[in-house]
Amino acid sequence: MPEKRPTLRALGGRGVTIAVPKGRILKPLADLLEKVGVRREALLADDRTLMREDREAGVSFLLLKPDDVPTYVEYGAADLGVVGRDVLLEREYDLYAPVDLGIGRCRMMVAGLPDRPAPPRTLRVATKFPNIAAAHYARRGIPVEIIFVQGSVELAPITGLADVIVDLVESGETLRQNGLVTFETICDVSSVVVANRAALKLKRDAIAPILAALEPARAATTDARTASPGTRRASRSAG
Ligand SMILES: Nc1ncnc2c1ncn2[C@@H]1O[C@H](COP(=O)(O)OP(=O)(O)OP(=O)(O)O)[C@@H](O)[C@H]1O
Ligand SMILES: O=P(O)(O)OC[C@H]1O[C@H](OP(=O)(O)OP(=O)(O)O)[C@H](O)[C@@H]1O
Repeated sequence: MPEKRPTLRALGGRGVTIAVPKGRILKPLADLLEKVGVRREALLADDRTLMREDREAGVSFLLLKPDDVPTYVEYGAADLGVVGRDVLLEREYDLYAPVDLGIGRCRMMVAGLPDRPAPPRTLRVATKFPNIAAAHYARRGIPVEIIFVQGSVELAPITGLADVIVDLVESGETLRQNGLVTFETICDVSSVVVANRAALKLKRDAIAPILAALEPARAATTDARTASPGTRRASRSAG
């Protein structure tokens, strides 16, 4: 007999707007939300609509650039959001972050060319995360020049733009294929649910059951990952 899962509507999740990132997190998020009764197609529709909904579940989704998710939630344009910890660490937001979803797992790391001697000047660090990188080197008491880049960060040490990079590493494959190695881990990253503080109070009856439903779904996802040999291999090669 097929497993019967409670829908968010049955749990009380009505009229809740959730800001979600439209990149690599969307599919794992759809897998996770399916466990709490949200139709996958509601999130993964093959079209260019940016606002989608699952009427039965009583939730609508705003598809956003990852960096914009906390902004929509902080200002109340969305009640909840899903965002990587990297985004929350890079800028300050007034948000409540009650649930770690355990998806989008990767690490913020320092990487560069192997066996490169220390430069005879201030260390240059290229990154999409200038605040995280600056805070890391400030904690270590190392003066650095931060060079902001938007992507393809791995090119910076190869071309001489910078000595090292601070970037996200998941499998380590991008580093490996570009001849770079990791030097240190700054922090672990995963995607969390963030909530608008006012909505949490005013829409408590609708939001609390969603957060409660996501907790066990998250735990199931984490267990599945732990059981996967592929996942273990991937994380070892990142070091
Ligand atoms: N290689 C990765 N493996 C796992 N998670 C990652 C990886 N890179 C990024 N993430 C996580 O996924 C989130 C979204 O990343 P994604 O690559 O979809 O967007 P982006 O490249 O940051 O933004 P943009 O849409 O502007 O390209 C990041 O904020 C981070 O938490
Ligand atoms: O360890 P891996 O599994 O190889 O993943 C790491 C890569 O993923 C991210 O880049 P993304 O794919 O988002 O491209 P970007 O250069 O546009 O940021 C990150 O910036 C690394 O380049």
